[in-house]
Amino acid sequence: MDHNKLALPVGTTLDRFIMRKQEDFPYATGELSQLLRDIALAAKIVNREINRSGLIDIAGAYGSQNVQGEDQQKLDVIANIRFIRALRNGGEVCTIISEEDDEMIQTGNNQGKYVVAIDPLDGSSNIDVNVSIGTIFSIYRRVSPTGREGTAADCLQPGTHQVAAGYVIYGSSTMMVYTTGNGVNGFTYEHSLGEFFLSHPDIQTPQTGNIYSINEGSSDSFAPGVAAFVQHCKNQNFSARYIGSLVADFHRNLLKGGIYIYPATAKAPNGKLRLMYECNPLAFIVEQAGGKSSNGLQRTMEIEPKLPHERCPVFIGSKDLVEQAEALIAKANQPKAEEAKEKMVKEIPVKVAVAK
Ligand SMILES: O=P(O)(O)OC[C@H]1O[C@](O)(COP(=O)(O)O)[C@@H](O)[C@@H]1O
Repeated sequence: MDHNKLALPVGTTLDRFIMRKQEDFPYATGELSQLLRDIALAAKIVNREINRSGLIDIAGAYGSQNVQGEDQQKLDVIANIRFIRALRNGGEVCTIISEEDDEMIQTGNNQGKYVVAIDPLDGSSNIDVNVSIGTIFSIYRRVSPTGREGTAADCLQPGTHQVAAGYVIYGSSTMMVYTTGNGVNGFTYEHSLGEFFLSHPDIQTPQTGNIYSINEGSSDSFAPGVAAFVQHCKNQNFSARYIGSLVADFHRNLLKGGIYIYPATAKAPNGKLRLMYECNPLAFIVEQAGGKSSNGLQRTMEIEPKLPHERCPVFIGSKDLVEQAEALIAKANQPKAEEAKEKMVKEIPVKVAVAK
């Protein structure tokens, strides 16, 4: 046990950590730091609501559907309101993309330099059954000049342009894990003091692992490469672990080593997870921790987004495992590529040279 680390947490609150990190950037204005604090504050409020949801009738369905056609839970709506309010009141954010809102949300802070994409409460199917759930956020600097509303171009930037990303897991303990591109750090919430304390400094995910997380209920419609990788995991006696809350499955695999996969399936032809506020932020985290994320063919963070709520397949976690999955997908796609080439060759009109 590294007592120094333990000793540090009492002294190293999230606020102090953010301040210290800001000193690394001489020209920093403090707006990103304040934005991270605003998110942490909203997370504390949402954490309180989640903890007492069974007592104050905020469990269960809200009675409407979000743009994804999913039934909104009351806590989905409450979390959405809490985070949007915190981001709006902070003043640093001009525009928000939220899983719970069809359109981009203009905050009225036209001087705000930042855009946030957020999944206020991830793992909706687990809210009422006391299984870990989470919040996922991604922060970009706007590309349009300040002084007016944020634009689609400000919101639809590739993951490589993120300036910060993170998640909060509401589980056996509540943690906030985030990166600003200089490593990944985790903070555990101390309820009695109302503070997040550094508990997991400089998280590094193992290069490989023996945990695979995928909903095998859809295995009938897995593409051959995905099916081959799942079989490979079984042949290796890997442990299957699937909570059904992305943040919880991702967090476990980040710390222990493993891979989370949500592939294209018959039910979800482009995968289920959303690029802007689920895949990109976790891809930034996992890459900063030494892991990898792709859609099976392309690095997640290099995908050019076209729509705020677009979905994409995701293979994320320990580097070796993601690369093994990509290799099996490429191998499975090989025949098709060959066939395509042969077909192309066949279609090239052959000019027969007529001897004069
Ligand atoms: O039930 P399925 O199809 O396996 O999907 C589970 C996945 O969907 C999600 O619940 C999607 O997130 P939301 O709950 O935010 O819509 C993930 O947390 C989880 O990994």
